[in-house]
Amino acid sequence: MTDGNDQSARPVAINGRKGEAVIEVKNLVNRFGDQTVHEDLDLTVKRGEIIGVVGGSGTGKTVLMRSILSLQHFASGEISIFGKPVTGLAEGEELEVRRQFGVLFQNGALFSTLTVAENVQVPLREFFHMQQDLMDEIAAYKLGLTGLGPEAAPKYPSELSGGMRKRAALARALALDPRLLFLDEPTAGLDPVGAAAFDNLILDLKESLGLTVFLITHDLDTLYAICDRVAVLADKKVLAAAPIKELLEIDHPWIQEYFHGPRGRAALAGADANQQMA
Ligand SMILES: Nc1ncnc2c1ncn2[C@@H]1O[C@H](COP(=O)(O)OP(=O)(O)OP(=O)(O)O)[C@@H](O)[C@H]1O
Repeated sequence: MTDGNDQSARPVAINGRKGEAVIEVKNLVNRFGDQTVHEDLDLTVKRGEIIGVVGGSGTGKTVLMRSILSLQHFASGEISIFGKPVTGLAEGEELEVRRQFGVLFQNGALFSTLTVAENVQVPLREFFHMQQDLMDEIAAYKLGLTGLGPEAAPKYPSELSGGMRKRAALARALALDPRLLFLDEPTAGLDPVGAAAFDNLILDLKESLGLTVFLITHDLDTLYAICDRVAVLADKKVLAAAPIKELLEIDHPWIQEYFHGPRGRAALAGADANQQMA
């Protein structure tokens, strides 16, 4: 496996040393009946990075994320977050680990019968007993972080645009001040302008809050715009996890087709043009 960056010389980030492993997956095996999705899959996610996770449809990106989040039983292997195994923890320890990550599920997954503010408060209610006015203040602050104003708070998800719903879901993912953010196809369904704005928001939040981000995406523009490294799932494994420019050199049919096909070339040209303008 290619692991293309030595971050040891980089500055120390909030909450620890940049480059230190935050997620470690070793020899992961996932099976559904006689279908093997992952076979001895390894992946390390380093503190302070945005790692993009790509792969063809059905290669197991979401199953990998769900395994890391302990939302899914895996057949064998080891997964640790912040140095703690995700399985076999005592209840208190498990809650402590869970408090440190936020998740934006595919399609946002907001509760349709709750207002936006109530959605953001769901994780707060789960972990704390707080006065309602304090929860309202926190919800307003988190919504503000994602670019939503106070007028969004009392609305129901059905009253928001797709882009606003994503922002509200992101605000909920940030509710507990996580150190680690999981995003499953955050820009899916957004128009290109909305998708680029969402990419910038993720990058800004990562930098201002010192987040580590695990990002599943099919969006090549997102990979070029914000990812420090990209992990490619193919052949039931992480074939490579490296900065995108290094991946371009790898001689594997899926990588070649994905990055060097028409969309891949267009995304690269767009990224180069953005760099020249910057
Ligand atoms: N609960 C389940 N029961 C049976 N099979 C499952 C289950 N969850 C996932 N799978 C199978 O595991 C494989 C990987 O699914 P997964 O959703 O992780 O793919 P993905 O890479 O995220 O795909 P996409 O890019 O299309 O979202 C698929 O073949 C899927 O059908």
